[in-house]
Amino acid sequence: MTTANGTDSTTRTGSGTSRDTTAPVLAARDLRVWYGSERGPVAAVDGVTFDVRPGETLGLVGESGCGKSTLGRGVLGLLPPGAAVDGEVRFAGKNLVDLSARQLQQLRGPELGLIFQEPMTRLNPLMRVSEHFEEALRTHNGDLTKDEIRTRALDALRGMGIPASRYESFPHEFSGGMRQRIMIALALVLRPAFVVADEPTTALDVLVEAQIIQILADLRRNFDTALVLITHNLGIVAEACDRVAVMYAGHIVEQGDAREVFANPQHPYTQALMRSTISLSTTGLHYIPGSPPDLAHPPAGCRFHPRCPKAMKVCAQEAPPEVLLPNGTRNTCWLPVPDMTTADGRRPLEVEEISVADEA
Ligand SMILES: Nc1ncnc2c1ncn2[C@@H]1O[C@H](COP(=O)(O)OP(=O)(O)OP(=O)(O)O)[C@@H](O)[C@H]1O
Repeated sequence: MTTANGTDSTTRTGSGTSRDTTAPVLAARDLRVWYGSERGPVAAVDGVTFDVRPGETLGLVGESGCGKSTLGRGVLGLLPPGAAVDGEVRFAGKNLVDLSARQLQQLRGPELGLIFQEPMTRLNPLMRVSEHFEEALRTHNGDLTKDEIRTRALDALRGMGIPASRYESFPHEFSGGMRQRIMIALALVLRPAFVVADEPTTALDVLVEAQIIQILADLRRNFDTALVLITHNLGIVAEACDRVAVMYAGHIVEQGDAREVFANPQHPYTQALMRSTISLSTTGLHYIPGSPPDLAHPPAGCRFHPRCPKAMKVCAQEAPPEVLLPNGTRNTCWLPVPDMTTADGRRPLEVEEISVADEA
């Protein structure tokens, strides 16, 4: 029997090398995040479990509102006031969920990084690029001289293709793509072991997007940085991620090796998401009928069942088990697939015999 708590070591990476024996940099277990609202608590992340290993990029995908940003911010302890968090986020021997705001602040920068979508809202328009780096480096390395700061900052900027001659410029003097690269350099100058990049290329044109994706790939090659890449763009995941986690309504419904999941998506939601992506071979536009549920009042059973073309009675009644495939993909679905075993040792076909009825 295989456990479903993410502790198995069968993950194969996109680079073709096995990182099975490498301990995760960050391990989330049953992570939950709620927001208070007039309609009641909104369970934006509702019991999520995943690992990220050194040098690994995990793509986090799903429709708008399914909880991707909340998950990214939740693991870094960067949630807005009024949000509540529960579960475990293991990093460097600590559970980040238990740390105080001050302890988390000390880890952010040198250990944990965040790359935002909108660089202009994060860069201070009144501060030169040099001042941004001085502030970032001084906060965590108080004893660095101005020359040392300059050397490290210019190294980081050079890595992002920003020439040293622009070190004293102000943010508005750069293009959007350059600003985003400055943001990335700022997030990475302290060489954090784990970074969340939340839609880092959404506001950029495709050429700049390709550049940023290349930079992120270099990053993991050169520094073994572990990255969670949040994106709407499945093409980016296919190109840049080792593993992928598909979120729906606060749950991860499928996760596994990116190439395996793309080649053979298991969960009906993953299948629908992939069909709705436009590619050169697209012959017709597909969309997923209906819309994601209100997370203050999610449906019983599988949250995708009201939109699922393959829904069975059991799907509306009971939350599905997580099933582990031989290739390491984890699929949280009642659909029977040969050779799979549920987390509690049942075979889905047995489950079907006792509880599956006609199509809902
Ligand atoms: N500050 C907040 N207060 C209350 N509810 C919130 C807050 N932020 C997000 N939510 C709700 O939490 C759910 C998840 O939102 P989140 O932004 O994490 O999703 P997402 O998948 O990142 O969406 P997008 O791709 O549009 O950014 C949504 O229902 C959203 O309305």
